[in-house]
Amino acid sequence: MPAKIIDGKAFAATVRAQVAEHVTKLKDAHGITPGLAVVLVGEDPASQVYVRSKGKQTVEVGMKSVEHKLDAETSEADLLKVIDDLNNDPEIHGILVQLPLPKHLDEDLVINSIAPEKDVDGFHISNVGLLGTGQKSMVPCTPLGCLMMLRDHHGSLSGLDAVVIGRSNIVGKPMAQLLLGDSCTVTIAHSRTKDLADVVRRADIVVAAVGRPEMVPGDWIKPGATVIDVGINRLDAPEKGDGKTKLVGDVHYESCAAVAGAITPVPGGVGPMTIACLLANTVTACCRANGLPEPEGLTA
Ligand SMILES: NC(=O)C1=CN([C@@H]2O[C@H](COP(=O)(O)OP(=O)(O)OC[C@H]3O[C@@H](n4cnc5c(N)ncnc54)[C@H](OP(=O)(O)O)[C@@H]3O)[C@@H](O)[C@H]2O)C=CC1
Ligand SMILES: Nc1nc(=O)c2c([nH]1)NC[C@@H]1CN(c3ccc(C(=O)N[C@@H](CCC(=O)O)C(=O)O)cc3)C=[N+]21
Repeated sequence: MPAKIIDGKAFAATVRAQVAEHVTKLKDAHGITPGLAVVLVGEDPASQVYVRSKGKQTVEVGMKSVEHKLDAETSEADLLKVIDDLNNDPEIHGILVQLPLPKHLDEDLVINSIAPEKDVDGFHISNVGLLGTGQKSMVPCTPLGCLMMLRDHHGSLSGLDAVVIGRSNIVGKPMAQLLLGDSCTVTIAHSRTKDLADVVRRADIVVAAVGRPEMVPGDWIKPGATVIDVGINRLDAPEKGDGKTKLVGDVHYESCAAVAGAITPVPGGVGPMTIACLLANTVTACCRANGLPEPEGLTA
């Protein structure tokens, strides 16, 4: 039987609808509008597209959207000043600094200068520590979106074997923490893993977050397993015309879909869920800042 396609685009729309409903409540009952600030340093065209679509969706769910575009040569001190102002701005409940930053800026220092309760990316060391110890935190958007789709598909994840390929701080590690939190038996694989194929073949759940186009072939997938493809790789697509490109994930979609029980496509899988979870985290942060009940089902 061919795999069920997990429609991240449709799922993200339902998450955004829940967010919009909660925003309306906050406005009507309390006169509060959640605000999200996105800080972009430099002119990376891919990042600009992503920032634009975040801004548009933020406004669509009724929230305030602020964008700070700083030039690529911005000094660390100037960037920290922008973040400090946002930390102290009562109308801003969520702050996202688009990564990667230009080389002359210390990413850890910059991220850790964001007020943890406004850190809607969940990258601040306080949030990382809270997640690791199972306490209430801001949960990184991409892993949170993956978790929502997995829970929706499986119901309970308890006891399932999960393999996360990739150990980055922004995807692989927090993904593994969330799966562990849902009582999966978790393996984290990376570039030094011996016999990755064998490791992946044991998994009921495979999350690929590698950054290598179509690296995971179908014959690594246990029949019926769930495959979550985090990868976003833009490749040249001369077959579509001169200078055209296409997006592919980190798994080889056709061969994996032939054996998997369920699979997320690229585009239209994890990506849209990431943005929806960013909006969800912003509403959650706003509720926490105001001592109000949080929306249900939008956090881990
Ligand atoms: N859909 C979305 O919303 C998002 C998508 N992404 C995409 O997800 C992918 C991963 O992103 P990110 O985590 O930031 O990437 P990083 O480059 O930070 O991490 C990649 C990880 O993959 C591991 N790796 C590299 N090569 C291999 C290999 N041959 N075999 C096994 N493991 C390998 C690396 O191992 P080691 O640590 O040993 O070097 C590393 O842990 C990218 O395609 C990115 O574009 C990222 C964020 C959000
Ligand atoms: N501080 C920070 N937080 C992030 O969460 C963050 C970041 N920096 N830097 C870059 C990565 C990447 N990322 C994506 C989110 C959505 C899509 C997305 O919506 N993708 C669409 C396709 C979009 C297209 O066509 O280009 C899809 O997969 O369907 C992609 C990539 C978040 N990131």
